[in-house]
Amino acid sequence: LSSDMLKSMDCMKGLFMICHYYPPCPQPDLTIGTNHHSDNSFLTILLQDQVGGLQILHQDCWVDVSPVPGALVINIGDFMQLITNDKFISAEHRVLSNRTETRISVASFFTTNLLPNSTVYGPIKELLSEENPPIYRDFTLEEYTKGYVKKGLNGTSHLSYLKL
Ligand SMILES: O=C(O)CCC(=O)C(=O)O
Ligand SMILES: [Fe+2]
Repeated sequence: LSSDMLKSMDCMKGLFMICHYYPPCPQPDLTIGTNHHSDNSFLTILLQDQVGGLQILHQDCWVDVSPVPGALVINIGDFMQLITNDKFISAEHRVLSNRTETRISVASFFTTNLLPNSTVYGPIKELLSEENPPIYRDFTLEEYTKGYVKKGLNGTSHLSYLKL
């Protein structure tokens, strides 16, 4: 691929941030901080405080992403998975509630044009071959964004709707 391929596709053109405030919960086992999901961004950069609670799904097990002072967490998002035809897989994650401590995190989502429009995306053609046929069909940004919002954070991937 040419070195400016992702830039020319506007993959990092849009940025939005979500600041999370998780109050303590006396019965953390009865609830969840953020439900199981993968981000619909291209790439997410996450700053978390020292409380912990972020977990990533690895080989069907939830694994703690323990806070490292000064470190940022980089998550691959669904959009990267789609355009690379599963060469890079988006990270499934969730956040547990904490019994006694307040947790704060800041997630920066790098994405395409923020306004859902009619631009068509799909697996990058140069990555496809007979051995590596497309897994996903082409889609518009509007379709992509609407599909994600409609599904909600319920642990299922909206990528399955775009599978061929
Ligand atoms: O609070 C966190 O550490 C993660 C939040 C998150 O997954 C998200 O905003 O997509
Ligand atoms: Fe997330």
